[in-house]
Amino acid sequence: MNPKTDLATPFAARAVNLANSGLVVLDAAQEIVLWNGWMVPRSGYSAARVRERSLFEVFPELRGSRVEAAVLAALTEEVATTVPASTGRAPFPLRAAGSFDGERIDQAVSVTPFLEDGERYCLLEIRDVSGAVDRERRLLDHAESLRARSYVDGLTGIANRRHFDVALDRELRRAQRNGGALSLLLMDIDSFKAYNDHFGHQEGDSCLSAVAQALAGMLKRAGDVAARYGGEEFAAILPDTTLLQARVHAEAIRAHVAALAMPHAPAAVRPHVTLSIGVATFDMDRLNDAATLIEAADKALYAAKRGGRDRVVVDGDAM
Ligand SMILES: Nc1nc2c(ncn2[C@@H]2O[C@H](COP(=O)(O)OP(=O)(O)OP(=O)(O)O)[C@@H](O)[C@H]2O)c(=O)[nH]1
Repeated sequence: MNPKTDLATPFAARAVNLANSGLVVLDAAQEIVLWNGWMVPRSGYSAARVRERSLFEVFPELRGSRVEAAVLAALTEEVATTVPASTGRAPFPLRAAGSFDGERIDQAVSVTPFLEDGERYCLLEIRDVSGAVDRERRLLDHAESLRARSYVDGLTGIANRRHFDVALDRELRRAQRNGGALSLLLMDIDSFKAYNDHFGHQEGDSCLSAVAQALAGMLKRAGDVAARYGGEEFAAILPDTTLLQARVHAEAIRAHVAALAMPHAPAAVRPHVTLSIGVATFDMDRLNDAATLIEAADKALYAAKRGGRDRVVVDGDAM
């Protein structure tokens, strides 16, 4: 048998041409001695057109690629290699059968050396893995969107409690490292039970969204985080903000929400929707972890409620 001219039998040739993957055999000079039927409609080259031409002359773009490295390893050192489908460009310019301007199909390429009559050859098998790569991309996209959604509050669209916990932990560690100022605001809509009772739960939800948007709009620095902390309770993490600055900012947020003049229930302290706000600041000796910082802000918030609502109380004032 002369492998450079034909397959041993028409039966074997038929099977090779029916294979559902690309089969290409190169001789020691990297010339194509076999090019099966699968390759023809996907490359646009018939077997006659490529036979006895160098693979790298037919596809110059393979020069310097992982496929070229695999072919050299096979023909010089008899090393077999599989080049998996990577996220980069597919190595061979192959497209779905019959479409010459469509997208390249994703490919996994195996290169296997073998000896025949004392001469070296290598077999390239090219599999279309577009389906698997597509599925993997879709799964990754889906996982990414789930991950993003799991940090967002479904009702208001701002950060949720989980996001808050992660962000506070990160900022606390940063403040501990740099000795930086870090302030925490806990905010609660006043008499919100009365709001729900008067306007209904759905209007209550709209009110929560409006307050969340107003709060988010007041936090302009890149590191600031506005979060929905609980039912009608919100939190703001303000890195690099001293207690004094945080008090000023909390007062601005309180005034901004009051100025929205959203009508409140008759039973509320004001005719419009208001916030009570508690403020605490990281302190290396006393408020140096999440639990104690939150507790201090919560105590200040409680003092704001007791003091008549629609006000800001700062940790320390509350003592
Ligand atoms: N519409 C709506 N209401 C909620 C949600 N989460 C919590 N609430 C309501 O918020 C109200 C909170 O009421 P309370 O904790 O008694 O406090 P309050 O009426 O706001 O009074 P103060 O906080 O003391 O000013 C409850 O009636 C909850 O049902 C929500 O997601 N949507």
